[in-house]
Amino acid sequence: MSEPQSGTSLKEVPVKEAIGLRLAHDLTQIIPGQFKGRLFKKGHIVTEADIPRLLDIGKEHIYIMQLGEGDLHEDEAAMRMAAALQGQGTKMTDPHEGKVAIKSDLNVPGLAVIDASLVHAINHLGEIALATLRTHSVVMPGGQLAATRVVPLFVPEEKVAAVEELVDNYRLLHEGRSPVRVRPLRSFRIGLLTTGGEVFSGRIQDKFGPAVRRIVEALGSEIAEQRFSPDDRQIIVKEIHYLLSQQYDMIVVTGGMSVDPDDRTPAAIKEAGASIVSYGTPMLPGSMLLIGYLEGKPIMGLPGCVMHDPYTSFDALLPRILAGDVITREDIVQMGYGGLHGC
Ligand SMILES: Nc1nc2c(c(=O)[nH]1)N[C@H]1C(S)=C(S)[C@@H](COP(=O)(O)OP(=O)(O)OC[C@H]3O[C@@H](n4cnc5c(N)ncnc54)[C@H](O)[C@@H]3O)O[C@H]1N2
Ligand code: MOO
Repeated sequence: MSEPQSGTSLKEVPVKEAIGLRLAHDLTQIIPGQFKGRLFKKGHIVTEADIPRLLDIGKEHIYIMQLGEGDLHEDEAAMRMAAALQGQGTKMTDPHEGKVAIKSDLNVPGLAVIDASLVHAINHLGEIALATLRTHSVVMPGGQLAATRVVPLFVPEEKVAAVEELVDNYRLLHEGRSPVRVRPLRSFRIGLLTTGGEVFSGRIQDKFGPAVRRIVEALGSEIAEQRFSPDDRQIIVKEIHYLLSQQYDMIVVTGGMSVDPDDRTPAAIKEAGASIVSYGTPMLPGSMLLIGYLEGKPIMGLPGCVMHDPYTSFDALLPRILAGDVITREDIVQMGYGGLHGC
């Protein structure tokens, strides 16, 4: 069988007659719950012992491929696309089953910054799979943020050239930056103020401090100091000013963020002098979160759900702040769409 336009020829050979022949691509085995991966590598020379294993994975024939001029093998196409997309903080892997991964090259956690419209434009070309994380996802060191693959076993070289052109044009308009990159998270020393009369008096044990510490430390930052206050606006203001005087990179206040008369935190943050970007975030859980800036430092009011739920508006915003973004009202507005995570 051959492909007349491209000049690439693919010959099907029954596996039983394939001893001594070279495999044209990686071959995959999947055993649900146990294994998924490459059983044979591209270029492997088939031996007699391989025959039952090939039959076990449903291969009664293999391809012998003669690549025509102007065509690219799936591995080479995936590599060229990944190479074109290399950007700040990324590295690429070798091809595996026709796929090349783009991973974080940083030794600290990072923020994935991915241009959705360019990803859509590339996937519009057809026969191409560029899969990425959502922009602003956290990527741990060595973690994957994108992967490239073409769908057929070989594609015309122009297909990959079209991807390269889209990326080149993007770079021209964006100071050379790739549409797929990772920005490092800085390590912040954070001042934490826990409000709540029931905690201050010792009536119940603080559960907020450990929860915030876990989230912050997972991103490579630390709680430098934790203070406690009753539900008293003046005391909360005083404590915020104390934390500000300690030159911490950010201030976080917990509790007292909702609608009860004892919920003093939003008013106290305002009275402390912060300019409020938003009190309220259209995301659930975390709708009562406040974000503002006090003398240029981010200050956040965290509602009770941060202590309880696995993913809240705090988890969504903190990585951006650590990456150096200044959060705007527009950023907050955009959190509502896709922002329902339970509650
Ligand atoms: N009628 C309404 N009810 C609620 C609303 C609302 O808009 N209308 N908002 C809900 C949302 S969203 C959240 S989140 C919660 C909690 O909001 P707060 O941040 O005001 O939380 P508190 O009232 O201070 O406390 C709630 C709960 O959590 C316990 N807590 C608080 N801090 C600590 C701590 N450091 N350690 C351990 N436990 C703590 C506190 O004792 C209460 O049990 O409100 C919803 N309801
Ligand atoms: O702030 Mo609550 O913050 O949505 O459960």
